[in-house]
Parts: sequence; structure tokens; C-alpha cells
Amino acid sequence: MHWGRRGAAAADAPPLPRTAVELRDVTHAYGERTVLSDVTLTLTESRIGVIGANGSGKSTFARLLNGLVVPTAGTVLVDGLDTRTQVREVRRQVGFVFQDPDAQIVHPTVAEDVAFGPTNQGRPADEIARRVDEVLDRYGLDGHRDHPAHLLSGGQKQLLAIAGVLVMEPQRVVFDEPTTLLDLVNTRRVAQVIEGLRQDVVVVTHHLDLLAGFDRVLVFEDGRLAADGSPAETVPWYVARNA
Ligand SMILES: Nc1ncnc2c1ncn2[C@@H]1O[C@H](COP(=O)(O)OP(=O)(O)OP(=O)(O)O)[C@@H](O)[C@H]1O
Repeated sequence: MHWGRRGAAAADAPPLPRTAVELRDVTHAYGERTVLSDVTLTLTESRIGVIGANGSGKSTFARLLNGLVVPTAGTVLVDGLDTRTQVREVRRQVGFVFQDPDAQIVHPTVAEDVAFGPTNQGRPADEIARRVDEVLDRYGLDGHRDHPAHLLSGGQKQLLAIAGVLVMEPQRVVFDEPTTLLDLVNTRRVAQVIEGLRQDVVVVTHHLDLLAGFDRVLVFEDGRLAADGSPAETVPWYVARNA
């Protein structure tokens, strides 16, 4: 199996254990409306992209992976943990970065916001302080630690949202359109951050360039998995189909 180039920028860090996410006959409906149908697959690869037209079910799929959404029918298992009944444990393993960082930033200052997750997990104060320092430094936010989070630029806010997830050291991170609200420079920056993560990732995106070098791409169409393969196989297929 090909594990891709995980952690190219974090080669010195110890490897993380791998998390397998398994979807078995998953269907999801909002009320009467079915938006995902009969999805069965296992995610083990390090770099996984998810593409598809607006409304095809990508965000719903992404949210199923850490229990933000539970399936109407079928089962989602993260290393055997059921997202329906073991959501707390699941979320320790699978982090989630929203498209809009304002949906994720909950505390007044940058440092307080990053400390929120590990505090909520009940980690000791000295460990929280160490982890917060480390991620603020890594994402260029150290000089902003006491700044009001809502005054950061859009790009800095997205980095803060990412830092707030990574500080909890999940094994896999799901990104739901992480660059949609960003300009070119910040899109590149976030792409580099994702590329350098030692975590495994799932990235939902309309920016097909982000998927170069990924191990696997899933294409959704009308709530169904329409294609599943390497970027070289799936991306041109998707582009031609939507030409
Ligand atoms: N909370 C909700 N309640 C009702 N319907 C919803 C909800 N969330 C999403 N939907 C509907 O489910 C369908 C799939 O939405 P989803 O957000 O999963 O698609 P998507 O592929 O991520 O779309 P986009 O690319 O526009 O973000 C859409 O028709 C959407 O309107």
C-alpha cells in the first residue's frame, strides 16, 4: 500500500499511529431529504481528497467522519469506535477544521482559543501551556497570542482554527473547504501547512490543485460515490464530466 508523503515537513517527529475510518452502508437524510446514499468504504491513506459539485454531499460525508453528523442508516467506525456511541473517543482521534474559522473560534484571545480544546480534554496545565506555545510558534501566531482572535486576518484566523485542532494531537484531520474563503497567498500557505502535517488528512475542496500528490480522491455526485481512485484517474474524469 502507498502511504504517500505524510509529514514531509515533520520528519523528525515520531510517527503517529494510523487511524482507519470505515463507512458501512452509510445513508444520511436531513428530514425527508436523502443527501448521501449507500456509501461503503474504508479510509486508510494518508492524503485523501473529496470533490464534487455543490450539494453533492461532501460536507455531510466529512462530518460523518468524526461524528459531527451521525448516519441515518449504516455505521461509521473509527478504529472500531462507533461514531454513534463513542463520539468523545472518536473526536480525540479525528479533528475537524470548518470552512469558516469564525465557526470554530470561541475565545477572546488567540492563546485562550488554542487552549480551549486541550483544557476541555482535561489535560494538565503545564502540558496545555507547552502545547499552546508549540502550535502558536509553528503557525506564526506567537506574536498574536494576546490579541483578540476576531481581529486577525482571514488567513490568520484559518491558521488559528487549524492550530486549535492540531493542539489536541488528533491522528487524522478533516478539512472542509479550508481555502474557499482565502486569497491566493493564504491558500498556498494553508496548502503548505496541510502538506507538512504528520497527521493523516481528508480534504474537501473545490481547489483541485490542492490534491496534487494526494493518495486517493473520492468524487461525490448527487449523494453517491461516483469515482474513487488516484488524483490522476479521478480529477480529469471529474473535470470532463463537469465541462
Ligand atoms: N443541516 C442541514 N439541514 C438540511 N439540509 C442540509 C443540511 N446540511 C446540508 N443540507 C443539504 O444537503 C445537501 C448536501 O449538502 P452538503 O453540504 O453535504 O453538500 P456539499 O457537497 O458539501 O456542498 P457545497 O460544495 O456547496 O459545500 C444539500 O442539498 C444541502 O442543502
